[in-house]
Parts: sequence; structure tokens; C-alpha cells
Amino acid sequence: METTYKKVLIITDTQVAPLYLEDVKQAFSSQVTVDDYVVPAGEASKSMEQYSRLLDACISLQLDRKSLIIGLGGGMVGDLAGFVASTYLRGIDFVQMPTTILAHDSSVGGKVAINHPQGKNLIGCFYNPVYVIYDTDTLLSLPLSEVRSGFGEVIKHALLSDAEWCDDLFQVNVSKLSPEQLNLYLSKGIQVKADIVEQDEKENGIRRHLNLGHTLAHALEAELGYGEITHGEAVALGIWFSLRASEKHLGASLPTEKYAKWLIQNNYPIHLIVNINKNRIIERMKWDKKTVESQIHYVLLEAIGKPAVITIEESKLDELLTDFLKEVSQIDERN
Ligand SMILES: NC(=O)c1ccc[n+]([C@@H]2O[C@H](COP(=O)([O-])OP(=O)(O)OC[C@H]3O[C@@H](n4cnc5c(N)ncnc54)[C@H](O)[C@@H]3O)[C@@H](O)[C@H]2O)c1
Ligand SMILES: O=C(O)C(=O)C[C@@H](O)[C@H](O)[C@H](O)COP(=O)(O)O
Ligand SMILES: [Zn+2]
Repeated sequence: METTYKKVLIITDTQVAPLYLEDVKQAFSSQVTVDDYVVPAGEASKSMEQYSRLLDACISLQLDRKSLIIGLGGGMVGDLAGFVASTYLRGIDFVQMPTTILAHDSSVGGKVAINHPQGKNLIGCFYNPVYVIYDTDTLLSLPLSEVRSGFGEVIKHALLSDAEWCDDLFQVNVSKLSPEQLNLYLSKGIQVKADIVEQDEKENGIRRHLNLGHTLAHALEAELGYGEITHGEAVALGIWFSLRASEKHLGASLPTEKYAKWLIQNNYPIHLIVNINKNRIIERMKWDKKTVESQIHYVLLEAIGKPAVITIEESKLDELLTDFLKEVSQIDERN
């Protein structure tokens, strides 16, 4: 990493700024000019409008190729700041300072992007930070809803890798975790992700497994309106569908009941999808980046730790989704 940055721009959001921005600024010597740009907290800021304003800020601050951009915050800030850094002057150095549980996933692997009303992360690229600085003490200020959201990606990493870890997680109440337990899960998750990304950085093959649950999750986020459901909660619900679809489509034997019980005990917002418009969701699923020649490719599990990318015909997907939404609505009525 360049160690003589003269200008630094810290990009953060309105919820993180009052908590951590001054601390980070104070860490620089007086030789460095440190500016900040604070976007509204929430997924809606991962937009073309904020991206454009941030580029205007880079230009008015006259950042050059020896300047540094820091993304201080959760995955929203990381993806947005990283995309600005990747395109400004064809790319300047970028540091990720993740502050959410979910960002154990988003700060690794170099995917940076903004959303389009049609779909999630439709505009982006692969651009790695020069450093990731993850101070897990920052996680102590997270609201419970964001802890829950972060566990959508933690449980994904467990299902992709390790049945014993899954059993352990099914016992977990996300509101009652010790910092030691959380740190253990985060390092396990980072390892699972890093191992996959090292083998397939640009997602031509096995990196697609990291999209478990995301074909439905991204469709839900766009359909409900960005920020109406968190990314991690949408992923957790998307994984539920993937587990059921794996049982029905592949005949896999999976702990789907235990998984659903865990979701309910931890108050994942299943009510948000009860009245979802199934046909519009299927149309949105076609915008998934794994889609090739209009064929939806789905990440299913043959077993825990054994993901596979499977083409599902639209009529079959319709049937699977109809059954799933019926099941969700019956469970929602009972709870
Ligand atoms: N690039 C990738 O590989 C990747 C992977 C997973 C998710 N993502 C993206 O990440 C985004 C979701 O990330 P997220 O869940 O971190 O969302 P987020 O960045 O919107 O953060 C969630 C909320 O928590 C607040 N917050 C952040 N840190 C806090 C702290 N320490 N204390 C108190 N409040 C805090 C934020 O202000 C925000 O309101 C989505 O846009 C998703 O698409 C990207
Ligand atoms: O890193 C990856 O690869 C992932 O799929 C991780 C996902 O958790 C993440 O949400 C990612 O941004 C999804 O990527 P996309 O290419 O489907 O937009
Ligand atoms: Zn994700």
C-alpha cells in the first residue's frame, strides 16, 4: 500500500459518522488532508445519484492517483465507496473499514457496485481494496436488526461448508451472542469466502456458490424497494427457498425444518413475503447475474457443504415458488 497519501476521502453514512468518523480522522497525521462525505444511511444510497455526487466531490477535492478513498461502514458504504474508487481516474487506492457483521462478507472478494431500480448491483466491477481494517469492537453498537441481517450471510457460509457448524448455529439466538462466539463465526465465514474467491476471483465457476439464496433475495429487495428488507434478511429467506427447492428438485436431504425454526425464533421478517407478487418476482429473478440466455441458474445444495449451480425451467420455478409461498404464509399465520 502507498504510505504517503496526501489526500484521503472517507466515505461513510449518517448512522456511522457520529459513532466512528472522528476516531478515524484523528488517526491521521497533520501532514494528510482528510475530508469526508456522509451519505444517508440505508440501501437507497447505493444509487446512481449518490455515485454521481461522490464523483463530483472527488473532483472538487482534486483527488489524484496518489489519493486514498476509505469506505467506513457496512456493505452499502463499502460497495458504493469501492465503486467510486474503482472508476475515479480509472481507479485509485481504496481501503475498506467494515463496521457490520454482514460486512465480514462484503469487504472480502472485491465485488463493488451500485443498484439499479431493475435489480441489485447491476452496475459494478471487481476491485479489491488495498487493505481491510475490521475492528470488531464497532459491532457492539449495531442494532439487533442488523445483527440478524449479518447472520443471513454467516449461516450461508456455514451451509456452504460445514454441517457441524450449521448445527451449532441452529442453537444460536442472535441477540445473545458473546463477542468470542461472534468473532469465531466471523473468522470462519471470512475463511470460507476467501477460500472460494482465491480459486475463482471473477466468478466463472465456484464463486457462484456464494450466491446461495441471492437469486430470490435480490428480487425481493428490488421488488419491496431498496431498504424495505435488509440484504441479510432477504438472503436468509432466499436460503430457505433454496433448501426447499433442493429437497424437491434434487431430492436432497437437508435440515430445512430446523432452518425455518431458527428463522422464526430469531424473528426474521417472513411476513414481508407473504403477499409478494410471484410473477413479478420471477421476472426480477431473470436479472440475476448468473442468468445466461434467459435461463435462470440457481444455487442449490446436494448436501450441506455440497452446493451446485442448476438450471431451473420457469414452469418448475413457478411451481416451487408457489409451494414455498404457501408454506411461508401458513407458518406466518401460526406465529
Ligand atoms: N460486495 C459484496 O461481496 C457484498 C456481499 C454482501 C453484501 N453486499 C452488500 O452489502 C449491503 C448490505 O450491507 P450491510 O448489511 O452492512 O448494510 P448497511 O451498510 O446499510 O448497514 C446497515 C445499517 O447499519 C448501520 N451501521 C453500520 N455500522 C454500524 C455500527 N457499527 N453501529 C451502528 N450502526 C451501524 C448503517 O448505518 C445502516 O443503517 C448490500 O448493499 C449488499 O448488496 C455486498
Ligand atoms: O462475493 C460474492 O460473490 C457473493 O455472491 C457474495 C454475496 O453475499 C453478495 O451479496 C454479492 O454482492 C452478490 O453479488 P451479485 O454478483 O449477485 O450482485
Ligand atoms: Zn449477499
